[in-house]
Amino acid sequence: MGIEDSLVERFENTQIKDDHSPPALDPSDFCFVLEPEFRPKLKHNEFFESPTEQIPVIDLAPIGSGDEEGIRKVIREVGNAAEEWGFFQVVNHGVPASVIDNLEEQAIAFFTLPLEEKKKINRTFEQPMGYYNEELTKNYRDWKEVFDYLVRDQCALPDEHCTTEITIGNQWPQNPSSLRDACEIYAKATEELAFRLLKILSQSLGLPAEHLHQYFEKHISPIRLNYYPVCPIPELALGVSRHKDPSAFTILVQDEVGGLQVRRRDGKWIGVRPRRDAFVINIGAVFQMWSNDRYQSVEHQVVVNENKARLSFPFFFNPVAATNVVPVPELLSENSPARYRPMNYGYFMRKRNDGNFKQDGEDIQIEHFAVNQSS
Ligand SMILES: O=C(O)CCC(=O)C(=O)O
Ligand SMILES: [Fe+2]
Repeated sequence: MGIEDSLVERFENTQIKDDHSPPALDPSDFCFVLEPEFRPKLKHNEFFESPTEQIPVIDLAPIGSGDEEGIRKVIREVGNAAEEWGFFQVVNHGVPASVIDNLEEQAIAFFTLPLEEKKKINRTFEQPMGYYNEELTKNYRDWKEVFDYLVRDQCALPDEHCTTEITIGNQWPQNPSSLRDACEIYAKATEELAFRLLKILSQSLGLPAEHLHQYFEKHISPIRLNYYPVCPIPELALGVSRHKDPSAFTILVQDEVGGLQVRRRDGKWIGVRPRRDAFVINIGAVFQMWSNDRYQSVEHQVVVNENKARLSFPFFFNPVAATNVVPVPELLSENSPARYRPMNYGYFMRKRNDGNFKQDGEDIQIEHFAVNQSS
């Protein structure tokens, strides 16, 4: 039996026969099926045990305690993890567990609604916040549903042609009526964590704590609620294909199911073991440029499974659209010249967002701005 027949058969077997609402994701849609080289090698719940095969876990307890030695240790650990892995987990982060639990409850209530109900707030090209079940990553359809909202109610982005600015805002569902509240409380708590981490990351590069704050006064950060339904073809598709985040950095909480995998420097894929008490932090494109490649934005992907739906909530901490991202001059020297040309952040985001919608859209990366690359 060919892959296509097998998909159709598996799809028919997993359909709930008396449910007349269409599924949000349909496995017989072949856009989900990855080329063999991109399919996952490890299952969602496969993890390695040795310390070199796990991303570091950093205890943030000393931050805000006045314990100078403890604070220096945190800064060192964050710097090492950002350099070695581009990924780490943080515990004692200051976000109350009840804030996360409440958002999870509301997210489940939303994502388990019939598709037509969710589509009432469907995301569009002009209105990129809201619900969406057709996102592409690197031209493959992701096995996921998302709900996106802005941390700061509104933001300005370049239009499609990058000639004028447009203002975008949030769309909230009527049902469940408490989702908005849960989202806003979560945004406030995680935004504080984002600014704490920004200070730590700046200090870890030897810069003053608030050196980079100027780029975040009107930051254009969205929070995404990712819902990965059970998938009848988990060895052929991915919840999110391998990619690097276009943020400065990302702060993510995941439930206990597992599925996030990170590519280590040597190319090996490593599963991030879920921890209820931790946020996963990863360096994005902007910090890689600011640090002139000292910190790495690394590839990651999400593996889905046949038994249990999964939730994750990334907060993409993005600078204001007008930011011209360049390697921080204070970090450059004759021996360490700038590796990148200036990149307008709004332009970069616009190009990246276009790729989420369009097959064969241009998937722009910071390498396009590397010195010695033609423009
Ligand atoms: O679900 C996850 O754990 C990761 C999601 C992700 O990488 C993304 O949305 O950019
Ligand atoms: Fe990501």
